[in-house]
Amino acid sequence: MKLVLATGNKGKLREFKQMCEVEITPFSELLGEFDIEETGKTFAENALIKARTIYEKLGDDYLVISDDSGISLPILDGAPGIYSARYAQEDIKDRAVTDKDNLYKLINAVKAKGLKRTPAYYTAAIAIVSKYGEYVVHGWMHGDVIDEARGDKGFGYDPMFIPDGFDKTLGELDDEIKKKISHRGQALELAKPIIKMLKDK
Ligand SMILES: O=c1[nH]c(=O)c2ncn([C@@H]3O[C@H](COP(=O)(O)OP(=O)(O)OP(=O)(O)O)[C@@H](O)[C@H]3O)c2[nH]1
Ligand SMILES: [Mg+2]
Repeated sequence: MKLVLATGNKGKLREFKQMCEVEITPFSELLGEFDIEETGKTFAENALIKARTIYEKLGDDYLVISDDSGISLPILDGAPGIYSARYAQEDIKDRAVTDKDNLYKLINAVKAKGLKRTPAYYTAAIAIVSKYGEYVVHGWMHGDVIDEARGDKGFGYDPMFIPDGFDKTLGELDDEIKKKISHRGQALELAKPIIKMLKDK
């Protein structure tokens, strides 16, 4: 069974390719690019929606995995959470929101609370859908966010996120470090044995 990743996010694709030992194809190579509406109320629901949509189009010969993820700040009652990719969209009417729009909106939200640094965590839900059934696993990464962007590695909110145990942002730290500690890396460690079991069936 061919392994397909149901994401349109280039940063996620790069990280999955770095972390997976088996070949992984983005869905756009097989089906072209299109948006999948994320109507779920949780990371798990949205991950399943994305993986099921692609699996239903490709059929039984494929094993489809997806990632729904985001950053949450306790000081903002868990926002932006599942809305991380769409956080600044309500302020921008005439074009699609970018990672930078979202990053600076969150920096401004931290500043508006009068804070320079505050706890935050990333969540990733990875869904696996195949003819043998559906699975969802989760991973988390805890740390702090700061009131400025530092470094240009990673993607999204990484330039403002300092993982626990480090004194630099994920924008400044090596990809190798993010791979070991990230929400996506943790979830993928749980997903890998399931993927292997399904591929060998
Ligand atoms: O700095 C970051 N480092 C990360 O490691 C990370 N993981 C998630 N995020 C943020 O959360 C949204 C996910 O939303 P999301 O799961 O719907 O993905 P997406 O819409 O970008 O792509 P798709 O997979 O849905 O096609 C992303 O856009 C990012 O803003 C991250 N930001
Ligand atoms: Mg999305």
